[in-house]
Amino acid sequence: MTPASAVAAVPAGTTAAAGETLTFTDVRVSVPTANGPLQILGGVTFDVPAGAVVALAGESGSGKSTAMLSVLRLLPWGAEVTGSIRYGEREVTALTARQLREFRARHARVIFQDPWSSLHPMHTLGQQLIESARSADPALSKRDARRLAVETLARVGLPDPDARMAAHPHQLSGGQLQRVMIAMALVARPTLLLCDEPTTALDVTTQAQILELLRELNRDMGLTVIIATHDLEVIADFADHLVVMYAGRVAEQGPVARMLAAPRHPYTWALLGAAPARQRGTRLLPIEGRPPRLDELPPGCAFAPRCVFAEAQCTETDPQPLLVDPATGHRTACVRVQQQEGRTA
Ligand SMILES: Nc1ncnc2c1ncn2[C@@H]1O[C@H](COP(=O)(O)OP(=O)(O)OP(=O)(O)O)[C@@H](O)[C@H]1O
Repeated sequence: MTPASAVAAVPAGTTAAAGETLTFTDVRVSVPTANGPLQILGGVTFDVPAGAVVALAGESGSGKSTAMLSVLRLLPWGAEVTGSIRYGEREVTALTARQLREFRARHARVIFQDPWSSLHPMHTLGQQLIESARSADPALSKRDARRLAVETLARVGLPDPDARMAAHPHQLSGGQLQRVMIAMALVARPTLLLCDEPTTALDVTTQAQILELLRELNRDMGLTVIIATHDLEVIADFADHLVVMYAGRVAEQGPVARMLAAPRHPYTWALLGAAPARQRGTRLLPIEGRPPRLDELPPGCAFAPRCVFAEAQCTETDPQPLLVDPATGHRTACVRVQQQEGRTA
């Protein structure tokens, strides 16, 4: 498969992006365990077009965080990565320690689910924002970094930003802290923002506000956003592209509108369920059975044991992603779809 052809047009309304395309090609991640290396990502290929919002969805343990955090090489101790992760001209897997530090500080920033664990409780927000800005641009004076921090707090919608610079994290609500986390990322003027379930810890109203903010930043600044999520609303209303993961692989990927209207993979059907009738705040549907243990993957398609359509050949062949719609880059890894299409590549 040619990853470049998976790039679909960035929808109208998205301003020219300052960033670059992020391309995963056959990315595999293994971690050491007492029983030897365990593959937790099994050959992941997808593109994140510059300026797009891409949602990674799947049940717990499907590899969303691993795929996303592999961009920053924030992986479990001893993890081995093969394949390629390119951000524009940069091969992320080959960066030296110094280049990686610079990449993390200036270009690609991450926001986690729990803002409390990402902020230092004893330091003021101002101290932490200034430090974040200067880690990205050491030439920035303290005074300029402070101005940038205040402007950025205002941009993310924190009331009274000047006074908030002296506040400590415990003085803010969860939603306000998540805004601060976004500001911590933005003061570095990154082009890529990685969000690991950024709204899961928040109430529904605050979730919507944070998503709206992220979408605005995406539109106004051309910020490329990858978001790992269990939330159907995030996928339907927020993302441009959807990558559905199962057992450390990509089951299906394509533009959100097409994926919601015409999913081809039975796992996507099951996950999205009655997508047109979805309600605000709904999460992806639970599916009968459980994902397989990664050290006991079944032969053939990993989803076959839970798939209501599985046939004998599904347990014999490990399906590779097939381009089912060249116009949109929609790809599906399913033996039955290969049969319906009359081709495997
Ligand atoms: N150090 C490790 N040793 C063994 N297994 C690991 C290790 N790190 C991650 N895993 C396994 O890798 C799989 C993928 O985990 P990952 O966190 O990427 O999934 P996820 O889709 O983001 O899940 P969640 O939605 O729960 O965050 C999980 O089954 C996890 O148990």
